[in-house]
Amino acid sequence: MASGCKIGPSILNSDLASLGAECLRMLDSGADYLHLDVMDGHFVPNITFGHPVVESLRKQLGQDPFFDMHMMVSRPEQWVKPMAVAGANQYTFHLEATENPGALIKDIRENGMKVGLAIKPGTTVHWLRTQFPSLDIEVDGGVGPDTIHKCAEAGANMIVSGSAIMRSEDPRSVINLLRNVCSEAAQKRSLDR
Ligand SMILES: O=C(CO)[C@H](O)[C@H](O)COP(=O)(O)O
Repeated sequence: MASGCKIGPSILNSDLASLGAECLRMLDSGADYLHLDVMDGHFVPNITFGHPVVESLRKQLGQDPFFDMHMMVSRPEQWVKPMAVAGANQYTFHLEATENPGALIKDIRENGMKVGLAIKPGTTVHWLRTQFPSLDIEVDGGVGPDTIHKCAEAGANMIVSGSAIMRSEDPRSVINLLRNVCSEAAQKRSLDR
């Protein structure tokens, strides 16, 4: 994903009976990418969709939309190939879920996807930020007009937002607001440097 501030609606918060239409509604409202939460009932106590759903969405939406797969699963290694074949663009796995992140990163790249590293709130972010200052930083969970300033000021440039966008009567204006707050904070940081 190119640099800049990007907004990715979390489609788990959509009307799941109309998933394709909901994705189109988000893309038409200006979403930069789509965030898909994959849960296997082990890493987190919930089950959502897997690679067959991704494959169907890819067929319906075409090649353009960027799918960020948030893999909240206990053995992320096993879904790399199926997700790549299904049309995922980014494979975001949890550091807490693997013993060998290096091998997993290599595998994701070899399967043609971008790598995303996710951490739970209790895991320190310090090491990641100091080692890789140029990486995209994505925040997910509870982000909306009331909380975006904190995320933007902390340096996030990829914003996942579920209910705040999906449940709004005007998703386009929420997406624009989130993006503008992030862009302004990024601009301020670069001027302060
Ligand atoms: O990580 C998630 C669920 O575990 C989601 O991306 C979440 O659905 C985001 O929704 P909201 O913005 O309403 O918190």
